[in-house]
Amino acid sequence: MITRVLFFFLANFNHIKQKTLTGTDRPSRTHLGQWLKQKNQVCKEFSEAIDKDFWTASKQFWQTIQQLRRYEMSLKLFIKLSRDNIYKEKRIAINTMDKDAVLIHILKLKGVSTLLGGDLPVRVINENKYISPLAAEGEVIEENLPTVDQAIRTALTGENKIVTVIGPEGSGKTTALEKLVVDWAKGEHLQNFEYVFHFRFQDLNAHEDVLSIATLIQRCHHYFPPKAMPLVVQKPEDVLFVFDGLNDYKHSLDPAVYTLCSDPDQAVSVPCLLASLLHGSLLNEATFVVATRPTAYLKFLSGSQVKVLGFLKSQRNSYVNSFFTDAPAANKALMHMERTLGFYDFCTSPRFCWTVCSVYKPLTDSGGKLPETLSQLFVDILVHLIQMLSLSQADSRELVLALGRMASHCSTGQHLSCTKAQMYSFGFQPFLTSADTFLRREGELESDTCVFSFHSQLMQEFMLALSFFLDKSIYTGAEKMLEKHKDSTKFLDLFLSGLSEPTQRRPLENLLGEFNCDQIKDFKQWFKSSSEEALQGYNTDSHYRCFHLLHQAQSESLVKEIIIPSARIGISYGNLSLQDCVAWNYVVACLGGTDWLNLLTASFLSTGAVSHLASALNRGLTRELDLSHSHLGDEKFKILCAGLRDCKLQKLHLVTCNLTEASCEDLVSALTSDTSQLCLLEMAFNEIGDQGFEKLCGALHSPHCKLEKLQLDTCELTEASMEVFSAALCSGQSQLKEVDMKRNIMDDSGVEALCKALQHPLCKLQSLNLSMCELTGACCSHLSGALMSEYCSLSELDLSVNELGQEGALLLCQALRRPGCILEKLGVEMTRLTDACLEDLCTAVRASKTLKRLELRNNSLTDASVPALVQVMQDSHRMQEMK
Ligand SMILES: Nc1ncnc2c1ncn2[C@@H]1O[C@H](COP(=O)(O)OP(=O)(O)OP(=O)(O)O)[C@@H](O)[C@H]1O
Repeated sequence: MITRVLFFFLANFNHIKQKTLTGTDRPSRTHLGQWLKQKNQVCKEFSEAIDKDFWTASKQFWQTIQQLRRYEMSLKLFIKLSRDNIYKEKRIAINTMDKDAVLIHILKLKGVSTLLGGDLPVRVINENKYISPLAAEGEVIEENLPTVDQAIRTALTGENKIVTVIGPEGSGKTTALEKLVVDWAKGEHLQNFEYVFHFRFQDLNAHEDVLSIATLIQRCHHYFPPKAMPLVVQKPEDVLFVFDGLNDYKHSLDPAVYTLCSDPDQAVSVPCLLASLLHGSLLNEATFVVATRPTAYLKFLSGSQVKVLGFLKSQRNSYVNSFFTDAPAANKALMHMERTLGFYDFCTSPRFCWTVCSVYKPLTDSGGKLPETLSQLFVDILVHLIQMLSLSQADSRELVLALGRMASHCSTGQHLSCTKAQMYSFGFQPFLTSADTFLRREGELESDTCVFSFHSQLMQEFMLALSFFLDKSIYTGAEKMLEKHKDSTKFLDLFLSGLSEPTQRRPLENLLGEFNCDQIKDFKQWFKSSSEEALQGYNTDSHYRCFHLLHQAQSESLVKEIIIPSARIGISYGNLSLQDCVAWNYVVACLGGTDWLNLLTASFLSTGAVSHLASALNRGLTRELDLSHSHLGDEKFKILCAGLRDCKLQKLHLVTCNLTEASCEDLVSALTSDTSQLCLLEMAFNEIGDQGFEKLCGALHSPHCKLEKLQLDTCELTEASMEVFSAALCSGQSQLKEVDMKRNIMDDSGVEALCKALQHPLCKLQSLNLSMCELTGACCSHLSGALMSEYCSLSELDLSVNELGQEGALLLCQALRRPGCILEKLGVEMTRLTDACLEDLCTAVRASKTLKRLELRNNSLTDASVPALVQVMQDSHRMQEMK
């Protein structure tokens, strides 16, 4: 015992010695030498006493201890004096703040890391786990976003004296602000400021007395020497105030509420001090960084704003990789997270990423199954938290119900936090000491002013959903509950749907006891009737919501029960967000595919949405896909093609999809895959050009390519690619029957090349549209030759809006008269025909054995030609239409 006590003191001595040698509190070498000598003497005396006899030793021991204590105290005093000297020296020498002290102050561990609350910002910074979230200034631009740190620093170099950092819960504001101060204290950034003071609005709420700015600074930054205060006041332009958590502030920021002060020595209330600082009456030249969630206070803050976007995919990538030390495990976790959750906005929250990784880690280590949906994730989280408390089943259920009442209170009254008294009224009293496991706490647990809130809106909604199934007395029915919380919840119905399925709720039932079966039945009835109504209608948002609920439930049988044949699914599913795509993909996969998928009105499909679409096509039975006007672009089209290579698609509409030559290669690989069934391809209004088209022609040589109809309206084609096209048509493999090439600058030479194919025995082309292709009468001799060929299978030809003229018309008439010509439909609208060609035209129509439709509008034919044309129509039993 005696020896243990002695060791304790010796250890303490060593600790002090260590501090004096390495810390900032460094005494002089002489003093340290004296102290060591005295310590050795004490130890010697002590061991001698022990050697004599125990009782003397005991007496000697106490003397020794007293001596040791005296030395210790004197040493501590010395350290304090020497520290004050250092401050003084520093002040005199460089007139600046002690940055080491700032570092110690900011990096002091406050609070604990929890699964829902996140890893402590200090730990994130200390352990080099900081990954800078992205930010946006003004409008969000997708590329080259600055990091939050860069954005704040840039904003601080401008004229603005206030930079407001705005971001949702858990987006990394606190961590970014602490990093800002740490970087400054380490001398890395913002060295134009001599003084940086970090405050939390939450702490500022607690000051109820009147005080001057100097006293406030001193109170919150004990290390700041009072004598340096005049410098802060004299040169406010050297001062940066960092205020965190404006949304936690309990007072007004409205300048009209206060008599703003300008005298730094004047003692006023803290709210008045803060309003005076932020409205520029006090320390007018000082600079401020204020962080907040979106709040009504923002209207009182001038200056520039930095919007925290959080972690986008690449930051999540880095985060997960730094969380998991093992690269394959990190990769697995990341892929899973992106597939199952990456499409939700809240994944940009670093706090959410921490929670997800903390759930994934033990599961990946133990080879467990990772949660597939948001509901499953929250079931896993809650199971983990409850297990940590080792409560009985009854107590666990009580705890969850208390949290459910709290969630209901916060949601209905839009309360952000609850007082201790309120928590008691929810039945939380027995679980108060476990509050930190589930909730965010402000204030000491023992204090009556302590308040509690949920770490995230998601957890709040999950608890609300869970309590619905546990206690029938809380809500009479799902519909009423959803109605009651409709303005304050986003995921409530999703969680209800997830929890209503037996496999998903089982882990919770094992801990909390069975869910109330009446409540489950009630929810299912509501889901069935509301989705039946939604799916009969045309409101696509209601369709998507229904798919989301089905996705959360993860039950194939439920999908088949809800999506009955009369459901109008597939109606113009445009503007699909990534989430919608995932849910839709799930439903399609469960149904085994639908016959057609129309995304006609889609104006924007994100990359992720396209990859989900590709995988849906790949696994499904969809026969027709319309992505027209989706401005897809080559990059996303490449992703889509992965799904096109092995699918049942027969018709693909890609009008105005911003595709270029680059997409044609991918398209070729889809068209030539041995399972390809694509027979219609619409590519109108894409700048694929000759080079792209030549690549596409390569597919026509493949025996796997089933293409029969090709639409190339306005695709920037010229005569340059027509030889290659012609060769493809004659290859014997091409199944092409209809080609629309209108509005391409083909010229007569292009038609000449095409005509070689038209008279080839292996060419199967039956319909050709060459309107608006800048043709003249010169191409008609080739066309006429082709039409008269015994191998020509063309039955429809549109040459409208070309300068064919008299000469061209006569050549075409020659062909029509020949018995071998099988043309049924001829379009020569606006081709400069005159009355002079009337006689030949009428003869040709009469002689033709096949012609049924003739388009003559907008030519220079006068009234004089009308009787002859009417007569032709009357004489011919084949002619069906002449315009
Ligand atoms: N840059 C970062 N790098 C790594 N982890 C981070 C980062 N930022 C935040 N985190 C993690 O997310 C948690 C929450 O972050 P933080 O408290 O900074 O968010 P916040 O925006 O201030 O949230 P709130 O609005 O709820 O106060 C941190 O505790 C930490 O675990």
